[in-house]
Amino acid sequence: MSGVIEVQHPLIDCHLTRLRDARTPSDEFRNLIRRLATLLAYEATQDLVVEKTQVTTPLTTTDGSRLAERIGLVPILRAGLGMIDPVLDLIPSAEVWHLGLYRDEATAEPVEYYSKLPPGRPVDVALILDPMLATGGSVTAALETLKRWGVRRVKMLSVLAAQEGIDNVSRAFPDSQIYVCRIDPILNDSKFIVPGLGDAGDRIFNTPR
Ligand SMILES: O=P(O)(O)OC[C@H]1O[C@H](OP(=O)(O)OP(=O)(O)O)[C@H](O)[C@@H]1O
Ligand SMILES: O=c1cc[nH]c(=O)[nH]1
Ligand SMILES: [Mg+2]
Repeated sequence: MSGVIEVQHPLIDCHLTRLRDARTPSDEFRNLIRRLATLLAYEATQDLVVEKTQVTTPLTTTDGSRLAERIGLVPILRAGLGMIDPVLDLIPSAEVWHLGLYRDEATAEPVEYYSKLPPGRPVDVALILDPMLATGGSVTAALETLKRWGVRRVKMLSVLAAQEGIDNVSRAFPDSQIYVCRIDPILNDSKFIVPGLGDAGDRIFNTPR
């Protein structure tokens, strides 16, 4: 499947409302990000490949399944760190490969400051984790890095996106799969999502500026 999937769920609507609220404190903000990441990951992992196995219960032996592919979680620092644990809870065998990117405040262009992907042996499926997709510059940089590593299937999991950023990523990577909780209509002059939720990294890590 390729394209943009805006995941529909009443719990997403409720959690997103609290997440947007400027009065929501950091500890609750982090919990909301976790819940939304779980709901996104449930949707984004529907097509993971499993193989048959046998399992012995206390009573008998029966058919079962186990993952048949290597899954990599690729959180974009900092804000993506808030999404790792809930997705790892769902996929305990996943590898975690961090990418350090920040947006230059003047240009809104992504600047890479950490990447340690090993040469060769790419994962089969990469899940990029970042709660915010604004201009799309950061995820485009991440997609380019993962393509150079040789990853064939990449899914982006983002809580909130701007339509402009979605359009930019879809143009640069027509085969991209983007799972979002909500697409907001506007980027302001500082390239922040409106209505949005502010700076996700600062709200997760309680670093007001
Ligand atoms: O789509 P874009 O226009 O590239 O914007 C989205 C990026 O901006 C934010 O990171 P930020 O630069 O604030 O870094 P931080 O997570 O360290 O706060 C966010 O977490 C994304 O990585
Ligand atoms: O609105 C925005 C845009 C980029 N990064 C954020 O954290 N928020
Ligand atoms: Mg930030």
